[in-house]
Amino acid sequence: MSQYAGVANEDSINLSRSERKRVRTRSWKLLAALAGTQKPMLALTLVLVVVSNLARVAFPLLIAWAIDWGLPQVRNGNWAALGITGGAYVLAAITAGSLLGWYILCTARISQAMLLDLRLDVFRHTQRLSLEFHENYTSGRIISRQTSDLETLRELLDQGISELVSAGVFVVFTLISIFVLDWRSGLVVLVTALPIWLLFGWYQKRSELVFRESRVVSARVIGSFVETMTGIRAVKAFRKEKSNDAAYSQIAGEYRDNSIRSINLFGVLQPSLVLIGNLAVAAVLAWGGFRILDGELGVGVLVALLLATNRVFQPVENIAMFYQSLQSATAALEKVSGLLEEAPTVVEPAKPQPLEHAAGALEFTDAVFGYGDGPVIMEKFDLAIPAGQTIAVVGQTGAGKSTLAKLIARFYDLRSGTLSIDGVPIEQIANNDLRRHVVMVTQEAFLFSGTVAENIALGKPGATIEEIILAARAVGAHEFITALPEGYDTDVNKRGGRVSSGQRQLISFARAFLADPAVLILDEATSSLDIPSERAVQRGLQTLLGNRTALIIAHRLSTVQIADRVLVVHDGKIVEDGSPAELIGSEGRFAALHRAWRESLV
Ligand SMILES: Nc1ncnc2c1ncn2[C@@H]1O[C@H](COP(=O)(O)OP(=O)(O)OP(=O)(O)O)[C@@H](O)[C@H]1O
Repeated sequence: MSQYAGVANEDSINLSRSERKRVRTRSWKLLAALAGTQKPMLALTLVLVVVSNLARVAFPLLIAWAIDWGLPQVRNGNWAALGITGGAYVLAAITAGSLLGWYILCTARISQAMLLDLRLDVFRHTQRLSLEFHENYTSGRIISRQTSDLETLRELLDQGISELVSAGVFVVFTLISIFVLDWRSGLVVLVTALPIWLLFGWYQKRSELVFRESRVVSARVIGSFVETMTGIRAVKAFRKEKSNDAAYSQIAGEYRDNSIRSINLFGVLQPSLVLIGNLAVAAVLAWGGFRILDGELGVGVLVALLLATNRVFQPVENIAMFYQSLQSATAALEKVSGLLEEAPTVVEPAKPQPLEHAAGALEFTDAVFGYGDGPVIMEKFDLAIPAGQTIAVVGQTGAGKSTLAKLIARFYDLRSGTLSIDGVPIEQIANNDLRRHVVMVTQEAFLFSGTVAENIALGKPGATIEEIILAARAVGAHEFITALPEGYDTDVNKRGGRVSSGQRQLISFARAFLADPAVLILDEATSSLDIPSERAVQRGLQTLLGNRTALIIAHRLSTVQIADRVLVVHDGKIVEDGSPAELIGSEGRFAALHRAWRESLV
C-alpha cells in the first residue's frame, strides 16, 4: 500500500500526479460501488432522462414548423397543419413534464438509497476499526466525516447529479437539433465549446485545491469545537475560554477565507459562461439575419435557432453550478473513501478455534509489544496466570499497566510472541467467544444513553429483569438504584438519573457480573471515593471477582490486599511478581509503595 493509503494523506492539499490519480480512482470506485446496487433503477432513470429531453428538444423544431409550414397554410384556410404542430407541441410538453417529474422521483430514490448505504458503511466501518485507529484519529475528524462530508455528498446526490445528467443530455440533444435546423449555425455554437472547455479546465484545476482544503479546514473547525465542548470541564477549570476563542476564531476565519476563494472562482466561471452564451446568440442572430435578407433562411428557422441557442446555454450555467457541487463532493468523497480504506489492525480469524467454555488461564510467551510502528513498550516477557487467580498490577504512571490489560482484552495484538487463553492463541478465538469470556471494566465506567437496567443488560443481551436485579444485588448496587426516581427504569442521561462516579462503577460491576466472564480485567478508577462509597465499591468488587481470573490495575491499597498475586510493572517490564505478603516482606518497589500508602492512610 502507498504511504498515503487510508487517512494518512488527509491533510495534504497539493497531491502528486500519481497520488491524485489514486485518490480519485478510490473515490469514483466508492461511488460506483454505491450506484452498483441500484442498477435497475438507474437504467429506468436513463430512459426517462433521454425521452424527456428528446421531447423538450422538439419544442423549437415544432415552432419552426408552425411558422414556416403551418401558418402559411392558414392563409389558404387550412388549419390542419397548424393544428397538428400545435397538438404535437402540447403532447411534447406533457411528455417532457411528466417524464421529468418521474425522473426526479427516481433520482431522489437512488440518491437517498446510496446515501443511506454510505452513512451506514461509514458508521459500521469506523466502529469496526481497531482501537489503535481511534486512539490516533480524533473524534472531531470522525464527526466531520460523518456529518459535513456526507452532507456535501448529499447536496450533490440530492440534486446535483440528476441535474447534471439531465442538463448534459439536453445540451447534446439541443445542439443536434440546431445542426438539423441549420448546420452553419450549429458550427457557430460548436465553436464556443473551445472557450467553455478551457474555462472549465481552469476552474477544475483551481477549485479542486480549494475544495480539498475546504474539507480539511472544515474538519478542523468541527474538531476544535468538539474538543472544547467535550473537554468543557477542563476548559472551565483552566480558564481556557479566551485562548480557545482565539484559536477557534482563527480556524473559523480560515474556513471563511476558503469559502470566499471558492465563491470567487465561481464568480469568474458563471459570468464568463453567460457572456459566451450571449455572444453566441448574437452571432447566430446576425449571421441568420443576413441570410434571411439573402433569402437563404426561413424566419421560422431563425426563431427556432435563436430559441435553441438560448436554451443550449441555459443549462450550461446550471452545469456550472452543479459542477461546483461535484467538485466539492469529490473532495468529500476523497476523505470518506480514505476512511473506508482503513483496515482494522486486529482482525477476527477466518477459521476460529472454538472456545465454548473457558476456565480463564492466561499465558504470555516471549511477548513483545509496541503501539503501531512506535517504540517497544513491553519488552520480551513471559507471564502465566492460572485460572481463577486475582492479580493486582501496580506501578508508576506510564509503566505499562493499561497496556497489559489492553493486550488481554485484545484491543491490540502482540508485536511478537503469543498470548493464549486456555492454551488457545488469542488471535484464533472468534470475537463472540472473546467478548463472552473476557470482559474489561474501564476506569470511566461509561454509561450509554438509556435506562439503568439497559446499561446493566449490556453484559448479557436479552437478560431478564430478574437477572439484572440479581446482578445489581450481588455487587451492592440495588439499594441506590431503587432510590433513583424511576428505579431501574431511570434514564441515566435525564435529570435525577445522573449517578455519582462510585455508583457508575457499581453499575459497571453489575454489568460485568451479569456477563459472567472467565477473565475479568478491571482498570480501577483513580478518583478517590468517600469512605462509605469506597467500602461499597470494594464489597461489590469482591463479589464480582468470585473465582474468575482477574487482572486489576490497582490504585487502592485495599484492592491490592484482596489479590492473590501482585505484579509490579516498571518501564515496560514486570519487575516484581509474588503474593502481597511476599512482596511487602522484601525490599523492592512494592514494599516501598506499600509503606507510602500506609503512611498516607495515617
Ligand atoms: N495509544 C498509544 N499509542 C502510543 N503509545 C501509547 C499509547 N498508549 C500508551 N502509550 C505509551 O505506552 C506506555 C505505557 O502506557 P500505559 O497506558 O500502559 O501506562 P500505565 O501504566 O497504565 O499508566 P497510568 O497508570 O498512568 O494509566 C507509556 O509510555 C505511554 O506513553
